[in-house]
Amino acid sequence: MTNSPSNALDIVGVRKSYGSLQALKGVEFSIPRGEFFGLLGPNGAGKSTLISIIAGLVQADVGQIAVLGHDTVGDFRHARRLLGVVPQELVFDPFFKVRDMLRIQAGYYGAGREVWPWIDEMLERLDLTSKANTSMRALSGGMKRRVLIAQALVHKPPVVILDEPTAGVDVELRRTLWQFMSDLHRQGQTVVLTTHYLEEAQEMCSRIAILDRGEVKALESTRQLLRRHPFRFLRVKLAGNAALPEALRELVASESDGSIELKLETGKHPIGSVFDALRDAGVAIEDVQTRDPDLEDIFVELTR
Ligand SMILES: Nc1ncnc2c1ncn2[C@@H]1O[C@H](COP(=O)(O)OP(=O)(O)OP(=O)(O)O)[C@@H](O)[C@H]1O
Repeated sequence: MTNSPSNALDIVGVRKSYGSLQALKGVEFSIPRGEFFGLLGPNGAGKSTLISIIAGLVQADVGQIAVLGHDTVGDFRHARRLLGVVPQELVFDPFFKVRDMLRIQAGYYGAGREVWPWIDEMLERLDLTSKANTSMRALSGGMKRRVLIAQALVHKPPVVILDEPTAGVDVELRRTLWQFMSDLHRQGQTVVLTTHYLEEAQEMCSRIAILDRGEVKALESTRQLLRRHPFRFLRVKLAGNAALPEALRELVASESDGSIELKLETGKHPIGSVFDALRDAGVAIEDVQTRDPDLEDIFVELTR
């Protein structure tokens, strides 16, 4: 395996089965240093399994992973120190107070008082300063999630992996977390994000891997991914709720609130041909809108 220290992560031929279920079927990709990377996929795609293997919590059956050139098995301690992983599940000791717990966690990485100002800075940025002396069990779910983020970052790791950090959090907290993640990225950290909010991935990530049933289905820049499928959408509202002419029915992508969205393949279905078909059928148009495909459209196309 060629480990490149210029890559934050090198994942080579990783396979993992649970009994007869192949959770990862030979996953392979690299993430250059400094990237904001999105790891997307439907439920059960294998994202958390891959993250657990990167973090050294689960062993791969086959394959290798390196963090900044350090093998996660052969050089586990070094690789682990370079990584901050925010898990999906909220696991913590309920009796510790927030700030104490973060200081103890830093100790596990061999860090001492020198990171205390950083801990206080994170508490401030994650809006937790007023909870610094509260015990974990007395926090709400959203607050616990924020502490978990701080906990993964106490040792200032250059590579940060966040497994669905915004799942089930309210809009305001989601914004705080977006800002926090962008700041980390701006400061040079490599950020790997898994999320089911595709607008979030589209907004934040410069490159994306789409995993589906243990295989990488796409791996490219967000911009390329969005341009990948040459189609557009045309939403039409027909006067008097008229029926769509037969010839256009195969183009229907969705229907809601009395309007119909058609999916038009570039070159094959020019917008003008839709208007012609409607006019020929004597159907008048009340309203019309077009839109480019977003990440959700591409995702559905790739993983359906
Ligand atoms: N410890 C385990 N034992 C048995 N099967 C497992 C175990 N962990 C994961 N799996 C299975 O492996 C597959 C991949 O699961 P994984 O949690 O990695 O997916 P995911 O992409 O993270 O999904 P989600 O988006 O729902 O979190 C699933 O079919 C899951 O049921």
